[in-house]
Amino acid sequence: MHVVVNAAMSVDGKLSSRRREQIAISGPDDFDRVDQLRADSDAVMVGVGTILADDPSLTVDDADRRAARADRGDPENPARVIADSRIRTPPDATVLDGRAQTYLLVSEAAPPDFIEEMEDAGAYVIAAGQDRVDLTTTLAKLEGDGIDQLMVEGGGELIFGLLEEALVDELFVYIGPKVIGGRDAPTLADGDGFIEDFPEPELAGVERVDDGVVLHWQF
Ligand SMILES: NC(=O)C1=CN([C@@H]2O[C@H](COP(=O)(O)OP(=O)(O)OC[C@H]3O[C@@H](n4cnc5c(N)ncnc54)[C@H](OP(=O)(O)O)[C@@H]3O)[C@@H](O)[C@H]2O)C=CC1
Ligand SMILES: Nc1nc(O)c(N)c(N[C@@H]2O[C@H](COP(=O)(O)O)[C@@H](O)[C@H]2O)n1
Repeated sequence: MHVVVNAAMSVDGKLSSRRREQIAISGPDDFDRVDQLRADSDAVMVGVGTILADDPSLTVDDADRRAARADRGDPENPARVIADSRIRTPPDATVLDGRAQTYLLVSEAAPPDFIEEMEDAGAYVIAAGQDRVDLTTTLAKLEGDGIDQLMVEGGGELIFGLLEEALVDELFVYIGPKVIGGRDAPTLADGDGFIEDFPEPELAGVERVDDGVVLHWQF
C-alpha cells in the first residue's frame, strides 16, 4: 500500500484553532489539488477527531473527476476510512451517507452494540488493537481488500500515529497565509511526539499555490 498524507497548515504549523473547528486554510487552487489527490486514491482516511470536528464528506467534488473514475471501472468516489477505536462516529455522520464505501477501523474495546449500529448504517468494520486501533494491521487488511493508494487528510493525532509506525510514504503540506497560534491548537503531528529517531523525509518539491506554498516530502 502507498500512503499519501495531505494537510493544510497555518504559517505557524496549526491545522485549526484551539476550538478545533474547521478553518479554510487552503485557497481554491489548493482545494482543487486536494480534489485531484482524492480522485487518484482508492480511499481517503481521517481520524474520528476530524469526523467530530468537521463532519467531512471526503468525496470527490468535481463531476468530471468522478466520471473519469467510473470510466476506468472504479467507484465514483474513493472509499472512506475512519480510525475510531471505541466508535465515537455519530450514526448520522456524513461519511455514512452511502455515497462511498466506508470502513470503520476500531479496537477490541469497541462496544459490540455500537459495531452493530455502524454496520446497520452501512459501514464495514475492521477491528485490531487492544485499546487503540492497530494501524499496521488494519491498513494491511485494507490492502487485502484492494486499497493500494491511501490518502490521509488528518488530523494531527492520526498523522502522528501513522508516522510513529513508519506507514507514511509521501506528505503534501500546504502552508497558507494565516497565523493561528495557541498551545492547544492541533498541529501537523500531535500525539506524544518523537524524542529520538526523528523521521527525516526528503524534500521532493516546492510549489507556489494560491497565496501559499505546497511542500512535498518523501519518506
Ligand atoms: N487543516 C487541515 O488540513 C486539517 C485540519 N483538521 C483539523 O484537525 C482537528 C482534528 O484533529 P485531531 O483532534 O488530531 O483528530 P484526528 O482526526 O487525528 O483523530 C484523532 C483520533 O483518532 C483516533 N485514533 C484511533 N486510532 C488511532 C491511532 N492509532 N493513532 C492516532 N489516532 C487514532 C483517536 O481517537 P480514539 O482513541 O477514540 O480512537 C484519536 O483521538 C480538527 O480541528 C480539524 O478541523 C483535520 C484534518 C485536516
Ligand atoms: N486541504 C485542506 N485545506 C484546508 O484548509 C482544510 N481545512 C482541510 N481540511 C480537511 O478537509 C476535510 C473536509 O472535507 P470535505 O470537503 O467535507 O469533504 C476536513 O475534514 C479535513 O480533513 N483540508
